[in-house]
Amino acid sequence: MGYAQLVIGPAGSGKSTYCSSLHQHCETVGRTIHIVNLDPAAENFDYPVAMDIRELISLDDVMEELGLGPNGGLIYCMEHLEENLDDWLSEELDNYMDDDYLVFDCPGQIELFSHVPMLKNFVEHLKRKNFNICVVYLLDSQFITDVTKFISGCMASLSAMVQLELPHVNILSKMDLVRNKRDLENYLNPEPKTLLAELNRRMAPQFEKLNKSLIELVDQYSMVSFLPLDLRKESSIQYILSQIDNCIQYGEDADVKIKDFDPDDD
Ligand SMILES: Nc1nc2c(ncn2[C@@H]2O[C@H](COP(=O)(O)OP(=O)(O)OP(=O)(O)O)[C@@H](O)[C@H]2O)c(=O)[nH]1
Ligand SMILES: [Mg+2]
Repeated sequence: MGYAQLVIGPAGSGKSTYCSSLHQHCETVGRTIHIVNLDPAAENFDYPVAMDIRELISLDDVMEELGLGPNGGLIYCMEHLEENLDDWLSEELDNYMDDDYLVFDCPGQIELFSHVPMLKNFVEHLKRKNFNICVVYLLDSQFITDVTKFISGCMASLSAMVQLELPHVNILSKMDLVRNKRDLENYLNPEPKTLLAELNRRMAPQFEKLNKSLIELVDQYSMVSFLPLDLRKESSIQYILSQIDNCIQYGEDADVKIKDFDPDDD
């Protein structure tokens, strides 16, 4: 059994920075995790790259040879990955053993989890390889300065949840940039009524019915709940990691193993 985090979220929401901070944190506490780069356009890394999609396909080559733009090129790369799940990915995964913990740093194009089936097939492959997977969805804290942005961020997260059908943790990243701490509580665990009132206040009256349906939808999936991530605080990273570990039952097997050796047994 392996463990995996699939780190997704809108462009620039802090996914790669989160991965590198997580790596640092784990090093500090003497725990091993492996970060995998799934972004064919990424160039600089603050973490040791354990596996790299760029070894399979290069975005530059795709754009040049197929005359695609950066986003079309990315979709092409991800489809190529999908076609190579059984060879390239399987071979790479063979380097890891039971109990290994992988963190997948994904590209920021939300198409990848909103309507392209690629990530879904990727996840199915990992499941067949016996991985327990948690989706970690990052939303930039700057989204809470504007309720319309916040709702659209929630909808993107919701669409990933519905598509991927995995344990799912929402994170509000870049907490160091939040000035108005008073607003914060309203967004980490918001009251649907408060969100709706805010949304109605921001938008023209003809949208009231739509706003109500949107908030009801988000509320029914109990989606709007975010964990704050403040990279300046070790305790913040530690807390988030413990929540994710919980979702994928990491560490629980270890407890069982210890119990197996209970001296009272014989
Ligand atoms: N202040 C602050 N800035 C951050 C934080 N995390 C990331 N950033 C900045 O936000 C920008 C984007 O960060 P990345 O980690 O590259 O974001 P990403 O989600 O990996 O971006 P893409 O892979 O391009 O979608 C960079 O300039 C980071 O330095 C944070 O916790 N606080
Ligand atoms: Mg990135």
